[in-house]
Amino acid sequence: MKNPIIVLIREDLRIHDHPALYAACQEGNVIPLYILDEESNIGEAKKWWLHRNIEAYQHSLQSINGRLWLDKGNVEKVLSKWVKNTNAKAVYWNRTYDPDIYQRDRSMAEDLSSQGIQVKTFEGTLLLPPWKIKKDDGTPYKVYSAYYRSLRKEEIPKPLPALKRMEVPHLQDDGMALNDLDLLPTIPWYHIMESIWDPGEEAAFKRMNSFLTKRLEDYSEGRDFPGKGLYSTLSPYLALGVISVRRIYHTLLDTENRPIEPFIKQLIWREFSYSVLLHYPESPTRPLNEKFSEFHWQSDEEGWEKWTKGKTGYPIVDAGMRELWATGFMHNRVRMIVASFLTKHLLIPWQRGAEWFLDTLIDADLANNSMGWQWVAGSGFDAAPYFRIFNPTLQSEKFDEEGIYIRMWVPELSQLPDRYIHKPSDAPEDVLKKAKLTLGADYPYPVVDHKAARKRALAHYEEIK
Ligand SMILES: Cc1cc2nc3c(=O)[nH]c(=O)nc-3n(C[C@H](O)[C@H](O)[C@H](O)COP(=O)(O)OP(=O)(O)OC[C@H]3O[C@@H](n4cnc5c(N)ncnc54)[C@H](O)[C@@H]3O)c2cc1C
Repeated sequence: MKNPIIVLIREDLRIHDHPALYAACQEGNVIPLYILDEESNIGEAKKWWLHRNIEAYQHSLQSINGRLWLDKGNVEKVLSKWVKNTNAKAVYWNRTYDPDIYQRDRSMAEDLSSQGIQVKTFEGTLLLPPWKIKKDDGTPYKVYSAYYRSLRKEEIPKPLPALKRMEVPHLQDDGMALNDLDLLPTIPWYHIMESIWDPGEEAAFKRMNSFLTKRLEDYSEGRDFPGKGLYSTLSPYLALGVISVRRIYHTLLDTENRPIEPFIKQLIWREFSYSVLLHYPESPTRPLNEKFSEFHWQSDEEGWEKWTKGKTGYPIVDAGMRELWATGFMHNRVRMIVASFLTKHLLIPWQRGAEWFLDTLIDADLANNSMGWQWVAGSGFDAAPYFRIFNPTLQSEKFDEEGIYIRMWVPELSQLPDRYIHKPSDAPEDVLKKAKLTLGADYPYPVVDHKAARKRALAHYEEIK
């Protein structure tokens, strides 16, 4: 047996446009190896999604004569065991940019190289490596629009074709079985997610194509309206690299006379998030704007409980939190509304909300999530100013005028007329009775009064201004 090349598979569960796998397959025998890092804390929802996508990936690889070996533990130690046992001559991987993993990978690369094992790393996560787009003075961008303009001028490498066939060695060690990774919870709470999200590359391509053929034209106007379903829902696939962002980008560029720019702008927000994460690795936990370190957050346990359970008494917030719990996903505008509610109406630190999201989103992505939370909380680069406090009722009236989204996720309000669906506590008794709704029993009163909460938030902001 010729010495094989190990390809470390991580958040790149695909056979198309997989630079590390593609390069290794040009050179001979390949061992695609997924090591579940026992030190990483993947959220519970994403674990379910990971399980399903590893399963789908195993089938994809089998269909091209390949296979996926699985293992778990401390990645450096487990990899070193596989290198030794298989006499591997090289290890290739696509880079990922979670700061801890990125640092670990760098030292792992040095270590392997010092033992004579060739290491090659590739860009498989982003359009361009996150250090590529910098200001003329060499410093990273802090303003999105300038970053966008600069990236848009760059030539983005074309995606690689899907692998057609690969050669894998016969190994004595079969690795672990997927179930031994223990990614699925013992209580199967994920049945709604199962019914919504199909794993695997074929499903990802289907979603992309359906979005491009049916919704791209209306995306710019409609993306902010959660009841219209005009967004792509590609983030769960991007989060595990089931589809590559270069594939999406070039498919857009190849479509003629279509309004592609609004969607490209969103893909570039993702690039910007990764650039911020790489250059400011503390950003998942520390405010980028230092003055927010002094902010007096509260520990409102009752508010927290109501927020996480979707029982705040603000229907749009509750709809979002229930959508998240049931589906592992939440519409972008609603993410902004619930995040604003937590940080400004309840004064609960954004880091706690960010952690909740990472645990419950199947598209949990450290870069996008940290950027999203810091943006809403006002402490990020190019963020919404803190004093601009969303009024959840007005947001709801504007973006879910007929209450389509609210009725879907807060069914106890479904009989209310549109006029009161955004704020049931304003409805007169006879309207409530007709809608078969008893406030305080079927649906909670608002956990805070908007005006009072706004005043309190601004007073806290005054202290650090
Ligand atoms: C508080 C908060 C937390 C968030 N946490 C995450 C997260 O953990 N994971 C995640 O992928 N996104 C996160 N986002 C960004 C955004 O909400 C999602 O990417 C988007 O809702 C995914 O749905 P979609 O694929 O239908 O998006 P589309 O509107 O179809 O956009 C296409 C793609 O562009 C990228 N994109 C869109 N909006 C943003 C954005 N604001 N920032 C960065 N990239 C974007 C995503 O990759 C998305 O899949 C967060 C936003 C906020 C406000």
